[in-house]
Formats: sequence, C-alpha cells, structure tokens
Amino acid sequence: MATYAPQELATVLKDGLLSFPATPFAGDGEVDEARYREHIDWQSSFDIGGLFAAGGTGEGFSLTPEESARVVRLAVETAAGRTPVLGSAGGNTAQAIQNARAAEAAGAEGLLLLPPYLTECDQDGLLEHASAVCASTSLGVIVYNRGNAVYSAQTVARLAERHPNFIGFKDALGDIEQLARVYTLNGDRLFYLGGLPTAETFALPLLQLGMSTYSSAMYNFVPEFALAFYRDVRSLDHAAVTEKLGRFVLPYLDIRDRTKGYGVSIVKGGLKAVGRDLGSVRPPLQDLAAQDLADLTTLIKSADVHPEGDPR
Ligand SMILES: O=C([O-])C(=O)C[C@H](O)[C@@H](O)C(=O)[O-]
Repeated sequence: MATYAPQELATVLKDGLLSFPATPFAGDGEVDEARYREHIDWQSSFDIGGLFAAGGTGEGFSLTPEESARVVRLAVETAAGRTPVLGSAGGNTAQAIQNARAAEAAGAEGLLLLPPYLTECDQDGLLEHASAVCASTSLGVIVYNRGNAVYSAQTVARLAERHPNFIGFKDALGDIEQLARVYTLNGDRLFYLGGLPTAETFALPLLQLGMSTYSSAMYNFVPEFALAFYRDVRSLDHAAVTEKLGRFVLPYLDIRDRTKGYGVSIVKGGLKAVGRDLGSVRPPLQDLAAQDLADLTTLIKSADVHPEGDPR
C-alpha cells in the first residue's frame, strides 16, 4: 500500500533528483535478484528523490510483465521506505493496466506510463489510453512524453481534469515550443521532469521551462557526482554546471553516441567500471565493446567522478 497520496508524492519528487536503477541479469539472462537487492540498497543510501524500477534504464521494455512486477517488488522491499519506489506501465492498454495493478500490489508509490508501442495514434486515442491506466490505479501517474506518446498541452489538461492521480509530465523530446505550451497551460497542477538521454546535458536550460528535476541514468554508477550536479542546477550555478559538463558529461556522450542503444548499455558499462558489475544488457541492446568500456573506465578515473572512499 502506497504511503504517499498522489499529490504528496508529486511534492516529494519535484524537489529531488530521480533515477532509474539498472536491472541486473545473470549469465543465463535471468533477473539476478541478489545483485538487484544489493544495487537498490546502495542506490537508496543517498539523498535521492525517488527510484523508478523497471523503467527505460532498467530495461523495462525487455522484461515480461511478471519480471517487471518482481523487480518492482524487490525494489520496494529493499528501499524499505528510504526513498519512494515507482513502477512502470507500458505496451497496449490492457498490459499497461496489468503493470499498474501489479506495481500497486507490489507496494510502489507511483507509476511511469511508457508509450504504447508500434502504432501511431492521435490525441483522442492517447488520452483514452492514458485515462484507462489512471483509472485503473490509485497510484500517482506520470506520463512519459516520447515515441508515439507525444501529449499536446490540451491532452495533458484534459487528463489532469479527469484524474486527480495524474501528477507528472516527463519529457524525452526536448521540443521547447511543446514544453512551453504544456507548462503554460498546466502550471503547478503537475510537476515536470526532464528525461532526455543523459538528462544532465539539458537540466539547466529545462529548469527555465518548469522542469524542476530530471531522471539521472548516470546516478546508477556515479551517484555522488550526479547529486552534486543536481545541486548545482538547482542553485543556478552556471559555472559549476559548465565545469561538470566539460569534465565528464560531454566526453561521456562521445562514448555513448558510438552505437545506438548505448544510452542504457553505457550505464551497465559504468557499473562494471566502478566494480559494481550488473551483468549484460538483454537484446536488442548490446554491451559496450571492449574499447568503449576501456575508454569509459579511463574517463571515470581521469574526471575523478568515482570517490576513492567507495570500497569497490
Ligand atoms: O526511462 C529512463 O530510464 C530514463 O528516463 C532515462 C534516463 O534516466 C535519462 O533521463 C538519462 O539517460 O539520464
């Protein structure tokens, strides 16, 4: 049972850094429960605003509905109230509802609604899809603006009017005009989070468009650096943000952009580099090639983003 009412959850999430824990797979490709518990335990030991289990970086798109539910339950049990854990819902409407109910039963505090895949859809159809998921749960729901789920400002407003438990808008498109429209029409009724790949890159400019927080995939392996970056963003310290972009984030993007799908693979690469190996990614993603992993390991060391105090 969730401990936060939807609007209370929004208040907690909007002023903290958010992250998406990677899901470990064992040698046989199965979810590695012991290593996941260990990872969530470490990730929950910092001052993080919330963790989204089985999301994009958690390869939720490669998990069966049963695995997704199990991963969310493990995350809830392991975080043990130290930070809110949210689940994700994706695919067709019936499956997304199944994910939502399973996440709620697993004790998640909220839900990220991923886009429905493959087909195109118009605003009325998208509204009905998101509306059905919001109606299926008492959890706070955040929609993910990406892929075939691009929500107009009016669709967001209609969804907000219908469902008090619709609390947040996560963006992975970076269309400034759309974001200006969504924020201008919906204002404080929702909270807004940046979710572009390697969200640090865009965090400071998007703050001006109402995005008070973002999801940091790199928090998975360099949590201290990711939290320091977030503090710099929130205190509008342009010089500190620029220094961190130059020292680590932009060279990291150079490695990430070498192969499609590396946005997730590089997180598992980073975990290997800091001695917290969570295994391989599942197809259709590919692990970092040996040279890319070596370059990432060198970068993490030279940028000094992994504290020496970490026993790994
Ligand atoms: O669904 C997800 O894992 C994401 O939102 C992706 C990341 O957290 C993204 O914002 C990033 O790469 O920093």
